[in-house]
Amino acid sequence: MTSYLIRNAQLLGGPAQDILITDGVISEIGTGLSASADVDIDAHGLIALPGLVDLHTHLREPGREDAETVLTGTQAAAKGGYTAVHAMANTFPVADTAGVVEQVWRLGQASGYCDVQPVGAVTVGLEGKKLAELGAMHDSAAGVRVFSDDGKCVDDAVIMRRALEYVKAFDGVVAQHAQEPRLTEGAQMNEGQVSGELGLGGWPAVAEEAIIARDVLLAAHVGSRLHVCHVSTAGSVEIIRWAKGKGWDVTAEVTPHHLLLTDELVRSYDPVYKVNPPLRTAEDVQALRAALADGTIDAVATDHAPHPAEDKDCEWAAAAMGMVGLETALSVVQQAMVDTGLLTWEGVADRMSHRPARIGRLSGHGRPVSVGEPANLVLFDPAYRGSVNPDSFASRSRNTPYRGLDLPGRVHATFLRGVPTVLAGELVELGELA
Ligand SMILES: NC(=O)N[C@@H](CC(=O)O)C(=O)O
Repeated sequence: MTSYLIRNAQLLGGPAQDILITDGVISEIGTGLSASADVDIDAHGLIALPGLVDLHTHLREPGREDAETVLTGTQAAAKGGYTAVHAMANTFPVADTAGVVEQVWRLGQASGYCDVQPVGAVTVGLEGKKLAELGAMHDSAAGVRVFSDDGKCVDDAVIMRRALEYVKAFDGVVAQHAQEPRLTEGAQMNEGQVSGELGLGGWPAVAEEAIIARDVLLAAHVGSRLHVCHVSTAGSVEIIRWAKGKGWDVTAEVTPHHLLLTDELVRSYDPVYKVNPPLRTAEDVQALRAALADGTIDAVATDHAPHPAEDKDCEWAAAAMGMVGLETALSVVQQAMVDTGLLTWEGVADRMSHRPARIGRLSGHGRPVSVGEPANLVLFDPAYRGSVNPDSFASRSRNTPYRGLDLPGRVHATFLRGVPTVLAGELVELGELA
């Protein structure tokens, strides 16, 4: 294997040091290392972070390869600094059997850009009626530990209770898309002042909060692990804070877009801002930032939701919900959390690598950048300034709300078990390294 000597990288909580990677492992860290390597990388001014872990990625394969494939999605992940992503189950067919999760897992292995950990559906066909084969998916080669009907809420309390009970047997977790369906029929955006003015159907905060309140009580009742997907309201934060205060095993994620954008953007009627859960108010954004900073919200998860142009370039009501996020996540977090003084880079490593890996029980990821660990790491340039150009994305889809916007920072390099997937900001053709 090619060896790499990364010179003068800024390590978390310490001075700039050299990092030697041999045989896929961090073999030495120190100042002015005398070791020689096949390739030297000048990392002056770059921060060395552990490879990022995403708990919530839509890779769209099988079934919607026009939007994304496992290959293009993992390339986008690598460009964003990720070394592992959890692939959501709302594919066609749905990932509700051992066969489908194994297929996605194998496609991930073949890509080589980023580890793919499939998420299994909670219910057959995401229909909320009958539990899927949770045990078979866990026992498969994919080793599924996170289960979610994301895109849809497991709204039946008995099914949710059974799922929580079932996954306890193998330390799994149910990741809930908290959306009370009856309260959100016909919803087009956040319910509030702006939806009233625009005359668009509202998605009230209580539709999220009511499900989270029910689910934390259910999880406590059966003594199981609950994870709350894409928390978007100040009220949800309060409920999660209360549940954690009780000592219950509840974790939560927030998306980069909910940390930065508000429903005021919907005034443009540009469907690039249409997403589920919807963009909320500035007060919600402040509460989400504070909750991520104090650890009430455990993780940043992208909810990378690629859609082809024909599903987004249409009138608001007809457009699909979702935005791509893998390639801009770290920059958005720098802007919303680091440049505002709310989170240190150590905090970013915790919320974007350590904690998501722990929630997903992923081994080999979310480890510190230290000697003896697998070389899963990202070199990030926080001083870089440039505008977002979706034409340079590795993702097959371009539905980003940041087009043309100046965002800070850039991923300079990503390593997956010692293999560079990104160098000098560009995707590496993995075949070339062989
Ligand atoms: N987050 C989104 O807006 N979209 C998701 C599914 C969903 O959560 O609705 C998608 O798969 O496109």
